[in-house]
Amino acid sequence: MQRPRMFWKRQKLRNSYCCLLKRTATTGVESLRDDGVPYLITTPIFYVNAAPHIGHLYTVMLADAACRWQRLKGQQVLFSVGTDEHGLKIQQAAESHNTSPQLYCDRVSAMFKDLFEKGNITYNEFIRTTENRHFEAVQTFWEILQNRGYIYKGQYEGWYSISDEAFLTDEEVQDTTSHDGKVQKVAVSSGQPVTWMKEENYIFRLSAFNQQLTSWLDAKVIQPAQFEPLVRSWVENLPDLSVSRQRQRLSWGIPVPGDSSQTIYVWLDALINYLTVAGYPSKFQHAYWPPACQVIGKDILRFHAVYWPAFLFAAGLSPPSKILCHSHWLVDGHKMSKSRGNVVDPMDRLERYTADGLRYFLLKEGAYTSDGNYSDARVVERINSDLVNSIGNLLNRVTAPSVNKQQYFPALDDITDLSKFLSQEDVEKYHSLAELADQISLLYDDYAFSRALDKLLTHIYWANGLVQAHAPWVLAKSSDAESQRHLKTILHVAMETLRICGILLQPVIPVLSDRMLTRLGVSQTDRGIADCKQNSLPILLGSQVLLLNRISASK
Ligand SMILES: Nc1ncnc2c1ncn2[C@@H]1O[C@H](COP(=O)(O)OP(=O)(O)OP(=O)(O)O)[C@@H](O)[C@H]1O
Repeated sequence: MQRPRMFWKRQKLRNSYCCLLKRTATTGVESLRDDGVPYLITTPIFYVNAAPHIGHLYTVMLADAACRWQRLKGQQVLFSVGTDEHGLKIQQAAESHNTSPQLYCDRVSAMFKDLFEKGNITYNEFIRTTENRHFEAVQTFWEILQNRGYIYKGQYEGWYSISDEAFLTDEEVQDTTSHDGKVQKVAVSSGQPVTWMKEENYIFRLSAFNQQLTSWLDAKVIQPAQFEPLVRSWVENLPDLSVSRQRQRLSWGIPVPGDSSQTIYVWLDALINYLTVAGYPSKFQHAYWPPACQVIGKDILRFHAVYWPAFLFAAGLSPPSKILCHSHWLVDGHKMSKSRGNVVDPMDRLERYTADGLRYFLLKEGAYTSDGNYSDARVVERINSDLVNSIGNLLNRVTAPSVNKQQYFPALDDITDLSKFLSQEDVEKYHSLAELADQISLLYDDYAFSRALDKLLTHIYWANGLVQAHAPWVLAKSSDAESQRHLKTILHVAMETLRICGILLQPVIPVLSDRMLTRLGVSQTDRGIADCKQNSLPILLGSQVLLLNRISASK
């Protein structure tokens, strides 16, 4: 199989970073893994302060499509998801529900897990930060940071947003006036209230990592690149970071090893989940490190693109190869969020639209490079126009027993002369199918799912137009040899388009692609990227199938 060009580009990037690590090896950074070894792809672990919403499902579906794509290329992938369960917000949420934090976490974590099952997410690891294996990882990691001299005890003073679990500088807070005229300080980015915090706790020497973080950013690890300048602005001004709380204020968390009066900062605790899933520390599978891609929303960019790599540098571990940062789904102009409560229920939408239908919409119209408003009307429109009317309709037309009487997929060998029945333009379009896999590979490797889907749909529209123009249902009624050859030609060209697009659509609409390929008679073993070359053998069709019901807008 010819490897797509982007694959090589990626390896080049990893290699250049490898050299970079050797230069900074004074802190004992472990070397990067060899080429061709397994990938670790992660999503954030989600905070269990309330039930999941469409935003969470979007992150996970985006990462799932990336994992499915890598697996389709033959890459071994470890895909991790999970829930973040410590912190003051959880402590408070449990209190308000009159339950214990653990029972509260069990209940909400199960909601996320159910969602991922129903969403057909192919994760390998579902990590919970209340698990013993994670407790061990966090305590070991802390001890390493401390032994290497990156943690010291000191007086922390500054603004803190409990809702965001984040420390903020003076520039990152502002005054707002509430309805009753009270002036309150809030975080500029989230609008959440902040309080002035002053206490003795443990502090991480974040300021020591300016150089290493800058070099890491030079390797173009932040995608899309539009977010890189923001990260650089944070890196330019790096104060040390408080990484513990007094236990009397925050008891729901992992204690600092050797000091039971302090609890480890929830973000340090949470970020270490990515190591826990790779077996750290006792069963650490080094082959999976560093993560090939960490998918996040832009709200948590600072934690993943500044704190996280700095923690890893301090521990002598490699930082992630890529941070894939997407934008937000909005509702009436505001970020959909648990705290705000302006959420769209993903379970209900999976029920209405199916996992493939919803995933198709989210990746096609996705809030990837810019924020996007979620709209049910748009979901219905997209599914009906692209999946039902275009793909489903084309499949029905070329496999209908009244048109395709022998129920088979004619091969190119059966057809004497394409140009006898097709225009020059159509012949060229047909031959361009041979390059489609390479073109889609480049886009999928770059996580540009929306552009890839646009491209695939262009071929489907073209094939539908061809079928419409050549009316195979009329040709099927004639028994003369010329009409039959003409019919075969049209059926072959349309089915080839469906077959190749079906193979390439597997990462995005796995269930519908399977239905489509099965109906076309394509066996499970013939659905790899290498099979996107032209089909030269006739195939018997599978049994009849309805790809997807039309969705009613009134639902
Ligand atoms: N509106 C959104 N659009 C896209 N992704 C989102 C959205 N909201 C949350 N996410 C995903 O969830 C991650 C944040 O998880 P979190 O549990 O903090 O959700 P949240 O709804 O922002 O919660 P909270 O309101 O309590 O801060 C984001 O980084 C992103 O991956």
